[in-house]
Amino acid sequence: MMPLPFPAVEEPDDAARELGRKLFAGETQFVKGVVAMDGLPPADRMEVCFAGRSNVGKSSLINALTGTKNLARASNTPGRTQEINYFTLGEKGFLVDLPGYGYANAPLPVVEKWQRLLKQYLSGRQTLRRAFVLIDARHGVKKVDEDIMSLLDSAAVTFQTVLTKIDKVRKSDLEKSLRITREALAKHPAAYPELVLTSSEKGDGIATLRSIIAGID
Ligand SMILES: Nc1nc2c(ncn2[C@@H]2O[C@H](COP(=O)(O)OP(=O)(O)OP(=O)(O)O)[C@@H](O)[C@H]2O)c(=O)[nH]1
Ligand SMILES: [Mg+2]
Repeated sequence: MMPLPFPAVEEPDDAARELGRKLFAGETQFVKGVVAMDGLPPADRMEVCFAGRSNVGKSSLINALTGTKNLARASNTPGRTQEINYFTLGEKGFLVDLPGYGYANAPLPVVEKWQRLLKQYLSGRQTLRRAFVLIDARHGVKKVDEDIMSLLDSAAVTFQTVLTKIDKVRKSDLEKSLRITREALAKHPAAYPELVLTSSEKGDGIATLRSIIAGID
């Protein structure tokens, strides 16, 4: 049989897990909220970012990774994060929480402004080593996700897909989302060939994601 395209990433071995644990055990601090490209912090270290539709769980994932409750502000209202929020990742780099795309509960001109910034950031940040594109495990990849993926293809930014909220999905629905997602990813050359399945609520996939980030130079 052909190997499954875009399999779920394997569990890290003990050494890789320990590297991830150590990296995220260091203090993480909020650096700044950025509203325009000229406000980005100096590009003097690597960074990874978290992109995805509004409400998919970007900010919650950053909190789960860093073992904090409110470092990144999460909420049930789509459009909660409206700036590009920078957090330190120990001495290594930055974690970047992005505003969502798609529907947002905010005035249209405001949404358009932050969407422009989001696109400029994703295609123009020299030190961005990997974009994690978050996909709700209940739905799989949608058209707006594909648009962002195409932008990342054009910018040659490697992106890795992270399914979120797996605690909320039935097994049959998860299978369906995975199928939709894998079919979509096959069209995108910048897609990293492994997926990560997560629940910020229950902790699934969090140690794995930490070790993945620790392994990015
Ligand atoms: N059950 C469950 N709920 C989650 C999970 N991750 C996030 N949520 C919930 O989903 C909602 C949105 O989470 P956020 O982290 O604010 O989402 P976001 O992608 O940052 O949203 P925006 O900033 O608006 O783009 C919140 O009510 C979270 O509690 C998860 O793994 N499981
Ligand atoms: Mg957010």
